[in-house]
Amino acid sequence: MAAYVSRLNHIALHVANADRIAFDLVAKFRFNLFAARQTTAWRQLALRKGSAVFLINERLKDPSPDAPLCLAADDLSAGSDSTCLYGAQLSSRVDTACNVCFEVEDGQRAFSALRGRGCHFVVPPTPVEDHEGLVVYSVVKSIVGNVCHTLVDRTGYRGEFLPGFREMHSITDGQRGHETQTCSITHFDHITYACPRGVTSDVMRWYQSNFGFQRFFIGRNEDVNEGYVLDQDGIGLRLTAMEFWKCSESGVRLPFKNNQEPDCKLVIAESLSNQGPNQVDSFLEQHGGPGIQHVGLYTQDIVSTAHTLTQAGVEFFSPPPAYYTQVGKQQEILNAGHDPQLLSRHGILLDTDLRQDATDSSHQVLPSEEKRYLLQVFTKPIFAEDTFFLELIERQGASGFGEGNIRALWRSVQGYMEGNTEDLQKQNTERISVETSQV
Ligand SMILES: O=C(O)C(=O)Cc1ccc(O)cc1
Repeated sequence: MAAYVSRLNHIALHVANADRIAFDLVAKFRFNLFAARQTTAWRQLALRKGSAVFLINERLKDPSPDAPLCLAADDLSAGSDSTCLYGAQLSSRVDTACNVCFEVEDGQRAFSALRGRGCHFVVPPTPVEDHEGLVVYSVVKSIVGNVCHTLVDRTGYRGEFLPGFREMHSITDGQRGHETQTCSITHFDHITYACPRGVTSDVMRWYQSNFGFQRFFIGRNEDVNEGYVLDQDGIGLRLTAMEFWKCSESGVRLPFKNNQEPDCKLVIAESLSNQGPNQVDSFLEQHGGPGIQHVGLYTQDIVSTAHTLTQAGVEFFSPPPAYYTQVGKQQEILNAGHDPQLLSRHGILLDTDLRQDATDSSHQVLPSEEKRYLLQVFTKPIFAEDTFFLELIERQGASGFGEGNIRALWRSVQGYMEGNTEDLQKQNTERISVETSQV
């Protein structure tokens, strides 16, 4: 039986300089530092925006060779000094996003179920407690590169984050009234893996059978086995997606309800060989293997969020200049209630969801005449290497990933990779102002 996860708790990053990444997430992306842990061996910082939480881990010194890999019974209260709490003691030569931590209802049961299915645990069920209560966590290795999943049972914990962390008095989203309007990031929308050729079906099977994830069809013409294939005009990409559901441990499936717990998708991106070098291969090379390529941050207002983040110094990719001037695009943008010039200023892409069976985020079938739009923009990589980046995404009824956007997102990153440094945004804006005056 699968170990059903009840929600996403956090995404962990292992980096060489935690303060630098934390500074960027706070100063540029408007996250709040709300919990921290410091030992002689580890610096761990937890940052939150809405329900999206990043845990940044920095190893300060190598643990002594005889330090235990996981906690011994007498280390329970705060974790031993040499332990990276809620993570594996992995070492990576580059900064990496490498752990997706899920909450489970019964830590011991999840461990037994997964071990029974042959999963490899790098940390067995381990209790940690402080004055707010007790959690039990374990860490299972996925079959995707360095990606692990911490499974945390925090049903016996009252604190804000996890035991062993000192809570910080940060400004909450609620207190930042104005900021919530100008930077309305609410949750993780999706996590995208970059994978080598030929592994997608194994990865899908692993998540479906071990965690009960459900297949999510990205496009209308998507083949069950092939996934969503874009294999022409210089794009060689196979995308396959899954969504995870709020499930009871008994296996009864309960879809997240709108306004309660939004769902999060897992996207597997595999490059296809015949279209030349590309961003997935470049990730694999620079990262040293498969892993988390990007994370989509959901925003209720992508234009104001992109504007706020740009002012704070975040750099976004721009699509090729022709994107905003292609036939029908401006009308499509206007129909969706947006200003083509504003979208082009920030490199924001807009797609209309044409799937006949499109559903909204509460999984209700939408009336066919209702238009569904998807808006997206990618940031430049947030680490020193061209690896991990973030994405802003706003869904106006659309639940998938629009083909037009995927093509444009792909090309915007390709242009950057190929050293295309000309100021595309400026060109776009100039073209658009001419065009809009003619609409
Ligand atoms: O649209 C998204 O956010 C995706 O996740 C699809 C995707 C995946 C990988 C790429 O290099 C480009 C686009």
